[in-house]
Amino acid sequence: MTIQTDDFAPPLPRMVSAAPASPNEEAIERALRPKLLQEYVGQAKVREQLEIFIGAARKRGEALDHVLLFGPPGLGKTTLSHIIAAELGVNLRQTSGPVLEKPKDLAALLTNLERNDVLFIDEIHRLSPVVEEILYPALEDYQIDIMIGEGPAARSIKLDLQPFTLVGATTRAGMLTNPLRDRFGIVSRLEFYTAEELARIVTRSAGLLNVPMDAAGGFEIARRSRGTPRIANRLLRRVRDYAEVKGDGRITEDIAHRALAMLDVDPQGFDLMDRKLLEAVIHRFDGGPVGLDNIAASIGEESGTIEDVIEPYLIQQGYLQRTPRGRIATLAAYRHLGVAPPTRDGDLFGA
Ligand SMILES: Nc1ncnc2c1ncn2[C@@H]1O[C@H](COP(=O)(O)OP(=O)(O)OP(=O)(O)O)[C@@H](O)[C@H]1O
Ligand SMILES: [Mg+2]
Repeated sequence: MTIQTDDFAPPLPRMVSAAPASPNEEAIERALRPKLLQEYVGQAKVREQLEIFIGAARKRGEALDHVLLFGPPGLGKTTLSHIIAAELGVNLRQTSGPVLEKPKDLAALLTNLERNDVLFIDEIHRLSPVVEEILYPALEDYQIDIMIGEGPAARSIKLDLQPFTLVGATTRAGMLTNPLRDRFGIVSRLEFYTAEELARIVTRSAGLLNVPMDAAGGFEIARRSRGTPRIANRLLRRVRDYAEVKGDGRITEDIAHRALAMLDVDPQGFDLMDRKLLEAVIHRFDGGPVGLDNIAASIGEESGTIEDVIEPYLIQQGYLQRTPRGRIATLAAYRHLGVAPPTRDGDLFGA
């Protein structure tokens, strides 16, 4: 076999970072993306809702209501937007908040939409205010106002658009302006996946990639994937490399275990940044409560990244608590790091 140089590139800083690592990885992701709702694993509630709303829109021959998808990176927002278009049987036009610099960029996209098409705007929280302004009447009345000419001769004309569906994706629903958020009829929050769901995803991906893998091997990868399909698929590929070099190519529990240990992915799926954060809260801030900005300064990471990427999983798993006074490390966090929790009277874990 040939070993591509990037296959054994240093896995750090974030082997389990939830963002796509390279254009190469994005291409692989596209190949692994489920195409229909039926193949989309997990997110039962979101799937059920969409099934009904899409079915109804199709039956009436109308555009689906605008959809906002939010949740941490790698949970399947882009995947779902493609599925929505496919299930509706319409075209998907794709863009993102930071790419749309001027109102005319968005106007050009909108006026090119065909009846009931899907317009997918990724990172919709990063739309500039002037572009967002154009979007409001488009979403509400399928109309846009454009300015023609300049100075005193400038006038605005209204253009009619085809009915369409906006699918917006964001990791930061809190950063959307209220008027924008209010214009979405369907708001879906994606949740972290269970190990069982991730095991199904890994098994499906192994099949597509022709990687021999037994159930226990798949489960071992799933369990350590931080609740995130993107990470599960990435770890699968790294474990495959390990199996080909150190074993007979088959992914077993033992191979997965050894490969993931080598990659520094711990049994909870936490990586260096997760551990760094927990260590900072425990050792430098006495377990908290500590404010986000202090944590950020302490571990050298942006507070936005902590809030959107690192913290949600730690909170969901019960290692960190968010309180009005700041973040607090839980007993589980102390245990995980092998540190004795404080026992003073009146303390969080006292008595
Ligand atoms: N429910 C799912 N079932 C199977 N595979 C999934 C599912 N969700 C995501 N995936 C896989 O995980 C990868 C990442 O998903 P996707 O790109 O849709 O995440 P995202 O939420 O858009 O992330 P980002 O916030 O970084 O844009 C996809 O390539 C896809 O193969
Ligand atoms: Mg995406």
